[in-house]
Amino acid sequence: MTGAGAAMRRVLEARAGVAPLGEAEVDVLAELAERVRELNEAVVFTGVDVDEIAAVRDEVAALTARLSVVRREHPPLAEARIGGMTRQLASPVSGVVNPIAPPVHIQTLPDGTARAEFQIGPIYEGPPSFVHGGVSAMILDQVLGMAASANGTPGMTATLELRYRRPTPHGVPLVAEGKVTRSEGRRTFADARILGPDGQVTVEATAMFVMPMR
Ligand SMILES: CCCCCCCCCC(=O)SCCNC(=O)CCNC(=O)[C@H](O)C(C)(C)COP(=O)(O)OP(=O)(O)OC[C@H]1O[C@@H](n2cnc3c(N)ncnc32)[C@H](O)[C@@H]1OP(=O)(O)O
Repeated sequence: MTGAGAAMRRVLEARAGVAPLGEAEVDVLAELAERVRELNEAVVFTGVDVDEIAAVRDEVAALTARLSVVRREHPPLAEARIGGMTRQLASPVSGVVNPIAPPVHIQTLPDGTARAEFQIGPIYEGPPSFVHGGVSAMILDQVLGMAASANGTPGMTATLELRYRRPTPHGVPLVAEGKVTRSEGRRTFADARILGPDGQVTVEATAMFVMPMR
């Protein structure tokens, strides 16, 4: 036993008294996060000269200082609910207010499938023109976790097995989908996959989630 359940409960209790973000605040933070995603890509791809890079560096540092004048103790984790599921605003995969999230918007369908239509930008590249395998794993872990939650049997990822069948291209429409296959006590098993624009499977994943005991 790892005490993961107790540790998470302590954090959730600490966050319980924190006022949720209003929708207007979520919307403007999501727009800011989108501008920062554009900035991330501009940083990677810029061809401006050294003096201009240094000037932008200083402007970005000034903007960071402005935002940091008031700082929350915890990321906004679960402020709104969609279809009975917690909306993870700051998730590194699907969080609209997290600039490092692609973001991948995952929906759960009535049959329990977790599904996302998304694109991955070039800053997530691994092999030339293809998505980094760790990024695909991160997306599939989240899709699998959402499927486990939608099944009413959430848990922490205990195992995650990946089979990279074909390279996953970036900058094109992709689909990720996953579903629970069975649940035994505290353990839930689920399968997921990423499909390329031609409908062919690029990555398959199988995971086991365990609800922590304590
Ligand atoms: C709407 C919200 C959507 C959220 C989506 C989120 C997706 C992202 C999810 C994550 O990224 S979670 C972060 C990555 N995972 C971790 O950090 C987990 C770290 N590991 C742990 O905290 C613990 O090992 C774990 C909670 C998984 C299990 O600890 P426990 O002490 O609760 O379980 P225990 O050791 O009592 O084992 C329970 C059962 O599971 C089995 N088991 C546990 N871990 C296993 C493992 N790794 N492999 C195989 N079997 C395992 C274990 O044998 C046992 O089987 P039996 O009931 O048959 O005896």
